[in-house]
Amino acid sequence: MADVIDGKKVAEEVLASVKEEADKLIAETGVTPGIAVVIVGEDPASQVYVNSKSRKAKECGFHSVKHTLAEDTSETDLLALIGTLNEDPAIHGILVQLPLPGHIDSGRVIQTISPDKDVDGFHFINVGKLGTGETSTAFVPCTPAGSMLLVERVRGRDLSGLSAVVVGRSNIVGKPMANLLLAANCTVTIAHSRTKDLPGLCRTADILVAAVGRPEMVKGDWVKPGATVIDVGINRIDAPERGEGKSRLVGDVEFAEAEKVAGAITPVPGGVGPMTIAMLMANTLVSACRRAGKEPPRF
Ligand SMILES: NC(=O)C1=CN([C@@H]2O[C@H](COP(=O)(O)OP(=O)(O)OC[C@H]3O[C@@H](n4cnc5c(N)ncnc54)[C@H](OP(=O)(O)O)[C@@H]3O)[C@@H](O)[C@H]2O)C=CC1
Ligand SMILES: Nc1nc(=O)c2c([nH]1)NC[C@@H]1CN(c3ccc(C(=O)N[C@@H](CCC(=O)O)C(=O)O)cc3)C=[N+]21
Repeated sequence: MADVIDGKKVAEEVLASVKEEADKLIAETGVTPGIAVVIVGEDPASQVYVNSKSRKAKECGFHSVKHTLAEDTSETDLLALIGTLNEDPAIHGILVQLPLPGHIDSGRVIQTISPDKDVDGFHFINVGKLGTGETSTAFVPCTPAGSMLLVERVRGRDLSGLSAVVVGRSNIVGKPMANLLLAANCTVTIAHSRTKDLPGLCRTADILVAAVGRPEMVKGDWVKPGATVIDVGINRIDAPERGEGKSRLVGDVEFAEAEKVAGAITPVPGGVGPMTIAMLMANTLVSACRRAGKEPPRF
């Protein structure tokens, strides 16, 4: 049976260290890390994540502001708000919750965020820095950064020669994850919806990352014995066994079967999800340190 990687616990450790470093920064420089979270519309699932981000920010001792804009807010108004936050010296991190409503060009919104405050790591400058290995001045996207910390807990920091398969090629998860694994000396393959023989490819992976958005698509017999399995997927499915109208969260990996084969595996919930929020706080702290001219800690 695999070790189940406790992402919630690792996330709490990261948050404790963020808080400690934030206290130091405040005491030494008077700079309080500040984060602004912007959400457009009232999608309940998104509200849950955004509230959880605001709560964790306060627990870390950050200055935290939340802007909830109406579903029909114009792109111009959203861009103007980002402009104001870019100029606000009390704000070191800006996160615009995705997805945005269809009438707003999310690419344009992301590229309007100042790269120095882009704690999601989605701006071209930060994407380019990650791609060229400038990780000491980049912001690395939170979900891949958190996933890497979990991989390192199991395998150590140097992953030389291990074969890694990332299923999914989004700009938010799959591509940056592949870049981080490559930087850690893995031999990386990125799979997607046009990949041939996905089960066979997955069976070659010492490190298997599933970021697909399809409930339990990666089957237990796709997992190489002893592999480290990182399940990024968050899928809400109906759970009539829990009662009428109830739902539950599952990942992109068939956990019950994969657990029998893997060396280590992340659960859903309680795996990558909590790490994402912890890394958002870590990135915001790093941003505040840079602004204060202080060497940021490494997580
Ligand atoms: N834990 C966390 O903090 C976070 C979790 N997530 C979750 O991670 C998952 C992925 O998110 P995201 O990357 O944004 O999703 P996207 O929908 O942007 O990307 C999904 C990727 O999976 C690929 N894919 C889809 N179907 C198949 C298939 N049948 N076989 C192989 N590949 C397939 C797509 O391929 P193609 O490019 O060919 O279409 C695409 O590259 C979702 O469940 C999301 O909720 C996301 C962000 C944070
Ligand atoms: N600009 C932007 N940045 C993001 O990082 C971003 C985003 N937009 N849009 C949505 C996705 C999704 N995402 C999650 C964060 C935490 C959990 C999380 O904490 N999940 C808990 C469960 C929470 C629950 O019970 O619903 C867990 O897995 O244990 C999940 C998903 C960040 N995202």
